[in-house]
Amino acid sequence: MILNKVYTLVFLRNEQQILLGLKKRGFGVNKWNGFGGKVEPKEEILDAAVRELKEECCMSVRKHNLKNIGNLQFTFEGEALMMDVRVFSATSFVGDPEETEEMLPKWFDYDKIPFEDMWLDDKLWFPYLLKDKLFYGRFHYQGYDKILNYTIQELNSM
Ligand SMILES: Cc1cc(-c2ccco2)c2oc(N)nc2c1
Repeated sequence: MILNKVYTLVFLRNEQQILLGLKKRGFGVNKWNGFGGKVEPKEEILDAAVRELKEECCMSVRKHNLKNIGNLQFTFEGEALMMDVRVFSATSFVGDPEETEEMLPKWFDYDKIPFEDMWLDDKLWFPYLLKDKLFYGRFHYQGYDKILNYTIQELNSM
């Protein structure tokens, strides 16, 4: 029995850089990632994406400026959980990123993305994000540091 749980992941971008956050506690601690988290019951996914971004780095984005660019589904050997991560990017946003209890935000040049301090799957699908291609990926982890198998494909529409 697979327990499907929906998460959001937001990447803010400009021509030169992408905003990542270093997770300071909890799931994925000490890894750089986009901003996001759980979608609350009865919460719309886009509203959750906007909320989590604000909570985690004090940046504001309007729902209609969030583009759903990908879907990543994570399963874990021996566990019933499936993390259904909806990936968004935005190039229009307001504010300056601020450190919170959850995240330390930092702008990275596209050729200096710290993959060695990110989830192992990121280097597999970031090329799609960086080329503005839509993607769907499934990754089966053993623990948090080993990918047993995966599939990834470019999509023509989400
Ligand atoms: C297993 C896993 C989970 C997440 C995640 C949790 C909440 C939002 O994303 C990831 O994010 C990335 N980039 N790789 C990830 C792997």
